Amino acid sequence: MLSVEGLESGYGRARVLFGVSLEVPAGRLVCVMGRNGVGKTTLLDTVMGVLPATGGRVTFEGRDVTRLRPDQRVRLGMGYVPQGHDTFPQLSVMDNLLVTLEASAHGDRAALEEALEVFPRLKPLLKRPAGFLSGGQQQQLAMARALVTRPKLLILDEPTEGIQPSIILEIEEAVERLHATGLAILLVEQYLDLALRLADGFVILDAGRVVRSGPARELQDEEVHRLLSV
Ligand SMILES: Nc1ncnc2c1ncn2[C@@H]1O[C@H](COP(=O)(O)OP(=O)(O)OP(=O)(O)O)[C@@H](O)[C@H]1O
Repeated sequence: MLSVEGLESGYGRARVLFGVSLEVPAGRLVCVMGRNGVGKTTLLDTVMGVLPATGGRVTFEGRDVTRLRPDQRVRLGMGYVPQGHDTFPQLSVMDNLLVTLEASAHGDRAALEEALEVFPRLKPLLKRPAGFLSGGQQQQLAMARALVTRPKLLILDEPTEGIQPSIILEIEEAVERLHATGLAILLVEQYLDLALRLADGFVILDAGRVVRSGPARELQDEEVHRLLSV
């Protein structure tokens, strides 16, 4: 479904990604792991076109999307939830969802209800400005916004980072349920135990390169622990 080949990008003259390749097959959850600063967020931003690729290719459902804008990729079915809960703080929860619906390719209001079914905790909060939500609720809203576009692939950057434990579990369960419905997911996750519970496959980055990839069961290997330990 998503194919990344030899991807290169960075910030100005600073190169961060050096030829990253990975595949997310339809319906699979692939976890991108690696220590702080190895390029995980840069990879997701480049896959979505938030950052331009300076080399390599991103293919989604057989179509080369490397030069498309992020909104064009969203319309093709790539949903992105960047790090740090991307919401409009002054807008109500409902308006946050409506803005996304208006920008979506389908415009079907039923998608709002579907997204709220995944995150029922948001239902009593629809009138509240997003800026007044807790970190965990904002993360749920950010994910609900991505779901409103009815993505075929969901790209999540550390959805549990800095979030209180009770909500981490809800977010984990939501990811699990979405995966069970057949949604393909590309997930950046620091915690090995969470990756072990959720992933079908994994990719480990180090200094902007893929240093190991494989099926989730190999996450138990000693080498994987070594690559992830600080
Ligand atoms: N906006 C930016 N301008 C310049 N350099 C940046 C920018 N964002 C990130 N970098 C640098 O790019 C490298 C990769 O950062 P990136 O955020 O992709 O790593 P990461 O693996 O996602 O780390 P973390 O887990 O800490 O989020 C780091 O050296 C970082 O300092």
